[in-house]
Amino acid sequence: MVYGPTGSGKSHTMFGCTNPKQPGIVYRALRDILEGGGGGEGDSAEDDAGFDAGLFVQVAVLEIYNEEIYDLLAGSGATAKGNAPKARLEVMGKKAKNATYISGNEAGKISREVAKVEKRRTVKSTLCNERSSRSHCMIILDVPSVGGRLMLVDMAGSENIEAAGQTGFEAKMQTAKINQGNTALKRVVESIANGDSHVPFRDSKLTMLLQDSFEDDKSKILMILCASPDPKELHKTVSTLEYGAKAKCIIRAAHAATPRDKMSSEESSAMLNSRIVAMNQFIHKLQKENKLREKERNEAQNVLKLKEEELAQLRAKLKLIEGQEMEEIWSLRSELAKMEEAMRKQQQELTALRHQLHEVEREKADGSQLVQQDSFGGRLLARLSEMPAGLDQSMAMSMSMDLDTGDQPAMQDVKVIKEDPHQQGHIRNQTATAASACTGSAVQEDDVRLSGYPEKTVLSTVFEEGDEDDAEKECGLQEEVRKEVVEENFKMDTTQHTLSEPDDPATRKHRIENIFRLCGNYREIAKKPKVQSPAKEMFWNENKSPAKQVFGDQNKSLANQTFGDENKEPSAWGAIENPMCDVRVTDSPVSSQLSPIVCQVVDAPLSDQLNTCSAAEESDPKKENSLAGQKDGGLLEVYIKWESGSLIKGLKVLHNSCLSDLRKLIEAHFEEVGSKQQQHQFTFLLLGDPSGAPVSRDKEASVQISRLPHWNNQPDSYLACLRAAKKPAVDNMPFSPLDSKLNTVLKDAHLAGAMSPKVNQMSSPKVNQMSPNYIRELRA
Ligand SMILES: Nc1ncnc2c1ncn2[C@@H]1O[C@H](COP(=O)(O)OP(=O)(O)OP(=O)(O)O)[C@@H](O)[C@H]1O
Repeated sequence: MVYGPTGSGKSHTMFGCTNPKQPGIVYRALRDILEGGGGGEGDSAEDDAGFDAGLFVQVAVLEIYNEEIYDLLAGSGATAKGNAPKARLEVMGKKAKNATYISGNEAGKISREVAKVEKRRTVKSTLCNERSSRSHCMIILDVPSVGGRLMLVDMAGSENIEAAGQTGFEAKMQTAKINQGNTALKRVVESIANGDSHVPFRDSKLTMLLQDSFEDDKSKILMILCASPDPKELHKTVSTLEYGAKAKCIIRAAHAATPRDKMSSEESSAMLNSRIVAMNQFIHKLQKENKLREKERNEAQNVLKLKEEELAQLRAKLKLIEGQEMEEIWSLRSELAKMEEAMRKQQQELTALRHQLHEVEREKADGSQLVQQDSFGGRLLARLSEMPAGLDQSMAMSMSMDLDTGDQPAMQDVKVIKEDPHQQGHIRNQTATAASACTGSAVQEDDVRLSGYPEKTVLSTVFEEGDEDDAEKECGLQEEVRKEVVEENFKMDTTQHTLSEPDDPATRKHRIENIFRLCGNYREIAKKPKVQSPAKEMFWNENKSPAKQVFGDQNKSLANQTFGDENKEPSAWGAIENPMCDVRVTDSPVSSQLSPIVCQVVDAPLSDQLNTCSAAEESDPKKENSLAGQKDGGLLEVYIKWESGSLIKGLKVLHNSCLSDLRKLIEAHFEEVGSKQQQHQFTFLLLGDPSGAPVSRDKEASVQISRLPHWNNQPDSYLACLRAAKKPAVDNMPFSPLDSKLNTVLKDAHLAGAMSPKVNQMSSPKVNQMSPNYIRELRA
């Protein structure tokens, strides 16, 4: 407590001046308590050191004015009005009842609040002091955490009423009350110092509130005496020092009861209440912090929620992408399954094609075997007899002749057709066109003529194999053909006696035309009177007549020509045009699919031989006679033919003749024939067929005629086969390589048919497969 006369600087010492660098004892005490000392100037230190140390203070500001206690904090809040009345408090025991506290651990904040309420003290300008305090001010600082209390008291200055210039009842009463408090404090001090039994604490409100401080031996009382330096105030200074000296004489009891021991239940309750308030404020602070953290948590939750939504969107996108990928995968799988299905079908088709190819190869192999068995050619010929009917029904006779009659009578397969000039002309045109398309030759229709009717007519037929599906139909056709042949046999038998006799040219021509119609080919017979032998005798007895041998080779070579074989010879058709060939068979209407049928009539000596052979076949005694008649004074008969099968001429040479001699005769023959054959340069084949080795020109003189193969196993008859030296360009190949292969089969078949007497064995069902449809499939 600060004691002194008025204007001596008590308030200045307690609260300082307006300069923040000179704080009073109150603010310094707050800072020292809450900030741990330091004692620095100013109140700028607002750190939380006190709070961190767990200290906080509760501050109450009371004013004792006119012996009344007023609460300066009451009504001083933010909501309080500026001129709110001060709350007057009652004294209960040694404490002001229901005093307001401000608590906190921030010294600056509390100091500002205290400074604000300090302005609410009642002051008055006096003559001694411009701002003279008219009340006592008590600042109570409670520190609950340590159970300590600091009471700072700024006492109003005792003053002389006259010196202070106080006038009026109220002023005099204020001065009286101030002096009463000071006097009561002075008496309490003197009483305590004197050791009086009675201390007049209750003489004033100030001593009532300071009773604990005087009575508690653990408490300390510090009295600050303020004096004015003015010499005029010396007596006041002396009086103040005397008062201080009196107070200094106060001696406390050795073991006075401690304030805590003497604390009544009321005081304990007040202490606890203050602590509860402090704890509540602390809890409030924590709640605020919790709210702040809860707010931060809510914000974090909102952010988390946004993140979760983004995550959900990303997952949805991921699912969508996965779904699209699955759809794409399924689509790809579906396409893959389709492709596999297509591949499987293609493999099946490939397997079927391979099977068909295998069948074709197997049939080809079978055909080769049949050829080896000398039966395939016969079946091919039988098939040939059926093909034209299925290909061109407009023809009056749509069948070809079966050359493989074997042991059947010669006239059995010949069908005579009634003359139909119109139809014949039609056939002629068709066959001429077909022949031109097939062979590509420039043979004119006028060239197809019968230059002379030979004694033997050679007919060769080539056909292709057909489908098995047409077997029944073709069998039916065979039945029909066979029936027609029987009818024809009957007709021919009725006139057979005339065949043995020379017929007139018209009759021979008529018969030959019938034969050619049977072959399903167009044949135009030149109007030559030399028709000496019936067609029947020319075409049948293949096994025994030389014409059959000629046909065998001829068919082979013609097949080569027709199907574009490289070995075909330019002279094949040229030989037909040879004047010595009596009959020229251009082609069949189905020549585009079948090999042409060539009938060639050799000149007289050969025809005679053929006739003789045919007759000998029918009767062995006749054969012997005819063979005997063939021999002419040691001469050898040499039959000249092209490698292609075209028979050229039959010649007679000496026994010791060689091939060079024969060449001269042949060349002479060519010269005789005309300019067209001048170009024929040839080479002898030693074996008489294409398989034979060619004989070089310089060795022809050393090769005897006798080294040539026999003609039809007759001792004095030989066969000279010629190979053309010059070959034309292959520009008329009508078919594909497959057809060429087929052609090879057919060629082999004809070879077999020509070289074996068993060629007329036509019983094999394979022959019926050579239908046009089967040929088209092979082409495809
Ligand atoms: N130490 C000091 N330094 C500077 N000025 C001072 C000092 N002490 C007092 N004063 C000045 O003196 C005048 C009176 O001081 P103060 O009000 O503190 O006196 P007081 O003792 O409180 O008076 P009263 O009892 O009438 O209230 C003030 O204007 C104050 O600024």
